Amino acid sequence: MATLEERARARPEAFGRTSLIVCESLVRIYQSEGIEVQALQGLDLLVDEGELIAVVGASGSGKSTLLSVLSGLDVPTAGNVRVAEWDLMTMTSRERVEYRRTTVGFVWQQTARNLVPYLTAEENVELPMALAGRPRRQRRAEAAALLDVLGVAYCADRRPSQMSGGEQQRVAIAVGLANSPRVLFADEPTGELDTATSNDVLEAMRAVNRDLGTTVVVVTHDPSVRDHVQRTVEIRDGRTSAEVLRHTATRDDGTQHEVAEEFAVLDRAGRIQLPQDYREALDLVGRVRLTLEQSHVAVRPGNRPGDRGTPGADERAAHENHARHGRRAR
Ligand SMILES: Nc1ncnc2c1ncn2[C@@H]1O[C@H](COP(=O)(O)OP(=O)(O)OP(=O)(O)O)[C@@H](O)[C@H]1O
Repeated sequence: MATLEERARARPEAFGRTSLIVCESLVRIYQSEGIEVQALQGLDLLVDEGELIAVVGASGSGKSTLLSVLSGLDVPTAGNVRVAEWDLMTMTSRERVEYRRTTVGFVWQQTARNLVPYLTAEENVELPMALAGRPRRQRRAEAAALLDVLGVAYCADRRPSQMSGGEQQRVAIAVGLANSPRVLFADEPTGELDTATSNDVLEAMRAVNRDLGTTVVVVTHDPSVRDHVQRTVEIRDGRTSAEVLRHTATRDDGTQHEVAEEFAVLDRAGRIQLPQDYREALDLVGRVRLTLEQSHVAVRPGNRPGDRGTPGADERAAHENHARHGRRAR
């Protein structure tokens, strides 16, 4: 009995209990003309309240599928997914509407999907507020305040066709924030913009996160977004495979600089994805040798007959490869 109690006490806390967004072992399988496509293959992701993160990945890696799930438009085949108090696996269609109206806001890549063309910027921001039944005077004041935070107050009376792409996206962010959501999801928000304008839009997201405290998740194939966020999560083959964390460090002389550290993600089942360039550099295919060292786990080629994985030689090869390719350690 005492042992059972001890075990119960020692049980780890529920996965992501304190996080705002929890994706646990998410699987999404599509059937297309008799062929099964596994868009999400056991994806784990935790996002805390107040974070600003980017989810990046190549085309087909599963980003849009993840966003459809998180936005309540699609239900995964298996796994658990929660945003704030909403369990997205078991939600009714009525709750889904409520969730989309109150808890999350969206910015899409296509500006036409974000803004009604015949309404002014201010009217566009007021529209979701009106749908939520908020009084007219309050709508006016809040729409004006949001356009101000996004730096586009001067566009209040303009229609989308009278604004630049960057201005339209900043107004779109204001629309996404109209009903004070807990999370703002942005799907390729800079996809149709040039680099300088993209930077303005991403900085606007940063301002929203900093000044309004809204949690922001930007989904994109553009790796340069990582320069604008604290955490970048990389999706590969339907799973989170790597993360880049940025923070400010102080040099010996007291000056500050930005540091970006890259980590591989170990999922809940203990799986890790080795980057393709690492696999190619050491010809790691099929079976590999894993050894537990005092401070690390070593992975060595193990598929060659008679190869007993001599650590010294392999480590030297790895160092030489690093030196040759100038890669960062993960
Ligand atoms: N409705 C669907 N029916 C069948 N297969 C689908 C469907 N939606 C997505 N897929 C497949 O699932 C995989 C993941 O697609 P997804 O759109 O999530 O990737 P993505 O990372 O967003 O790509 P992109 O950046 O090109 O939009 C792909 O192989 C895609 O072909």
